[in-house]
Amino acid sequence: MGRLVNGVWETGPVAPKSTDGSFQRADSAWRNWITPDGAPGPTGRGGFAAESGRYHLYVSLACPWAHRTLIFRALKELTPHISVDVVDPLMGEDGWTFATDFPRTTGDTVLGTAFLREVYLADEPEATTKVTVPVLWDKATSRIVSNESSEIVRMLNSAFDGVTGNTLDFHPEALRDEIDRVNERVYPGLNNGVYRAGFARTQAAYDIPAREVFETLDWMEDRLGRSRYLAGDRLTEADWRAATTLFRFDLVYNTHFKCNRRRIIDYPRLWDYTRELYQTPGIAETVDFEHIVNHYYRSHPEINPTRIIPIGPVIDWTETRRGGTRAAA
Ligand SMILES: N[C@@H](CCC(=O)N[C@@H](CS)C(=O)NCC(=O)O)C(=O)O
Repeated sequence: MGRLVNGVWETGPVAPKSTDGSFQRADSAWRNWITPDGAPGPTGRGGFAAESGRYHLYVSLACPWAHRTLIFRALKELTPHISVDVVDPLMGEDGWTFATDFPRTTGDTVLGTAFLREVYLADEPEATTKVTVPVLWDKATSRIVSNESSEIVRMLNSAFDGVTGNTLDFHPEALRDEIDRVNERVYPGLNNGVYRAGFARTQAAYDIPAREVFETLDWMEDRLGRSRYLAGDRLTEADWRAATTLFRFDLVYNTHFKCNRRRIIDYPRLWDYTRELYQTPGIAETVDFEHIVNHYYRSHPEINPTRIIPIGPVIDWTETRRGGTRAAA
């Protein structure tokens, strides 16, 4: 827990302090885009052409934002083209580290650093920033391309199609407005809503997001009664952005973040849908419940001072979705 200030690591609480006790997420600072030919994207500078073997993702298997990027890497068959390093699930005084004693951790195989902050410093020695995952790293220029997951998934969705030949499109032109509308509801109400509830420091700061989390889940349950997926009859980015929070909900957010009005398994359609997302080929391999529970319950002493990992609910991820076969993107 901490941040870089002018290149120096300062420790502090995981949730930034605010005067009203509410949790406020910092904006991501690296916003360049990989494009097919290296032309600049919607933000940042150009020079990041899609090439096999050039880019690297630093992720935590616990983190729902980093998880999005792993999902798109799998769906878009980018595994042979974009390498990945996995940090240790415990985020303590040093922030994310490359300790390798936990299963599936890798160390930093590109730069050989011990702490993720050193990756940020390799790009910008005087950086003032939070040190977050995911980080999309360019091995050719030794620069960070992006640390904003919502933009990284858009790059992975299309920039490498010429490299992989995989043209599945999870952000199709015809559905963009609808996808954006769903994202605008699901991001604040669910993805970030659980954090706003969990990291609230006053009852009032908790009450509002906690209610919004369940209003959003109710809204999703209702929507899934009318269309198979959140933005219509095909799987889109909107579903995958929701998925990473849904996968973690009953194990962690329900208890650790006090989002306990209902569980996902209590919502018939949402639970059916969540299992379908989980069972989509390539996805289960990106979900690591050991990293998830170890990270959350052990990294937030303000919320769980004993660091005890609760026994957890029994969840059967294997039953197939009622109502038909899976639709391709
Ligand atoms: N906007 C970022 C948020 C990423 C983020 O907050 N990641 C968390 C892990 S789940 C993190 O690395 N936190 C480190 C910290 O708060 O110091 C994104 O979506 O990429």
